[in-house]
Amino acid sequence: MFLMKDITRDGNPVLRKRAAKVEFPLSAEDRELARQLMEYLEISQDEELCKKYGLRAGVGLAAPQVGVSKQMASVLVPAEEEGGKPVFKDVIINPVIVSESVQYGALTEGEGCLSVDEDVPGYVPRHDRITLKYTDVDGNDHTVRLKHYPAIVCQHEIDHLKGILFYDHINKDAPFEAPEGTVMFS
Ligand SMILES: O=CN(O)C[C@@H](CC1CCCC1)C(=O)N1NCCC[C@H]1C(=O)Nc1ccccn1
Ligand code: NI
Repeated sequence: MFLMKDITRDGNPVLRKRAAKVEFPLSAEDRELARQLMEYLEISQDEELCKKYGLRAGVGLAAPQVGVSKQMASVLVPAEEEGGKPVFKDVIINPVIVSESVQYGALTEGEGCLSVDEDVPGYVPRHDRITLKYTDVDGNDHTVRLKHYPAIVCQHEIDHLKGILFYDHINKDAPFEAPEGTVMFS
């Protein structure tokens, strides 16, 4: 399983590369990578296990963050209510955003990243709604429409596959200004 020591930190060039497309059918190695990327999120979102392994809880983890420059990321957006079905859970492979709202969305508390140890304050404007196409580990194609938080999470992960980090989007001159009409939410 992945531990914090396995997570690449800002400054590692792998975080600034464009990741390579993943070939199907998945190699055993890529299947194991997908499993471990999701396993990290599941363990990190279990309070006891998170503490036991000294993890930072996460809702997404992209392959470049474990040093693998491949277009693969796990996303696990937990249910709003305890014990409910996750809002979105899958390993997205070769993801493409095929359409996006003109309207922006941003988290009121800004964003962080498991690969960025220091806080970087400021709004991270993203598209509030997206249509995402991706392939899952079994080779099935999916087209999903996401909005608000799950859309933010997937855009954060897809950025990692393009060598983009969240703070690249923060307005240096006015970090807490967001474009007109941005939907703010936490
Ligand atoms: O690329 C992927 N990453 O860098 C992990 C990031 C991804 C999210 C950041 C903003 C949108 C996607 C992540 O999850 N975090 N960022 C750093 C510390 C907090 C943590 C987080 O938001 N945790 C969380 C939230 C709700 C429920 C459970 N855990
Ligand atoms: Ni990140």
